[in-house]
Amino acid sequence: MSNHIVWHQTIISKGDRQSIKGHKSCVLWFTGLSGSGKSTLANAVELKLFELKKHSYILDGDNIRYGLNKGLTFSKEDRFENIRRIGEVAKLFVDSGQIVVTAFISPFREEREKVRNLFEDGEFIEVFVDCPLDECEKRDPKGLYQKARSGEIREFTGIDSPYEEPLNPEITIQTKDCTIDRATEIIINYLKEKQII
Ligand SMILES: Nc1ncnc2c1ncn2[C@@H]1O[C@H](COP(=O)(O)OS(=O)(=O)O)[C@@H](OP(=O)(O)O)[C@H]1O
Ligand SMILES: Nc1ncnc2c1ncn2[C@@H]1O[C@H](COP(=O)(O)OP(=O)(O)O)[C@@H](O)[C@H]1O
Repeated sequence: MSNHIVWHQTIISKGDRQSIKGHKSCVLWFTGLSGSGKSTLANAVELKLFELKKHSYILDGDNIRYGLNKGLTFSKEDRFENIRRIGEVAKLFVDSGQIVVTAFISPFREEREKVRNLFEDGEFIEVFVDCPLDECEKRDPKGLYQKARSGEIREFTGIDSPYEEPLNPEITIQTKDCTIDRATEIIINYLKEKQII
């Protein structure tokens, strides 16, 4: 790390940016197994926020790995780096005054905590998309579990790579029992209760 880098304070602050948008900014950090419903719920929540005229943006695992994080594998080290970069990007979005919705497996507790620590109190909202492995495997929306079971994909989360459940998430949604509409309502209500929107 160079010693010759000095943080430049911008004239316009996060609070200024939030005030012209008419709401606060935060990150809704969805975490859960592949197929648990992260992308589905992230999109449903963003659609609702859009209808309410709130400024939001989705960062989704598959999409980010096409560009910014192209080349990162699913080894533990690369997953750490993946989440570290996303955390920094999410922080920029929050600084820009937006509600950022992220959909990454983010399987390691410690890495999620490091991301949480980048934010001010209340800005990082961990949403545990809780779904039993057998149900995710039954859904298998991309056919990846089948490939993992046959050995075509290695280090697949839940099969031969760990998933550490959140211990104290702000919100838990059990997608085996909770409809997409109800889950969206729970998350939007949380943002209202916390006076973010
Ligand atoms: N080995 C392995 N393990 C888990 N997932 C895999 C793997 N290989 C490819 N995929 C696809 O990549 C998506 C997960 O990427 P993430 O960036 O969210 O993963 S992580 O947070 O770095 O663990 C994940 O997307 P979701 O199904 O939306 O979770 C998969 O489509
Ligand atoms: N209550 C629910 N919430 C979210 N997804 C659900 C629910 N019930 C069934 N599903 C289905 O489960 C699958 C979840 O896939 P996806 O959203 O891509 O998960 P992830 O992003 O976690 O991999 C989708 O096909 C979705 O329609």
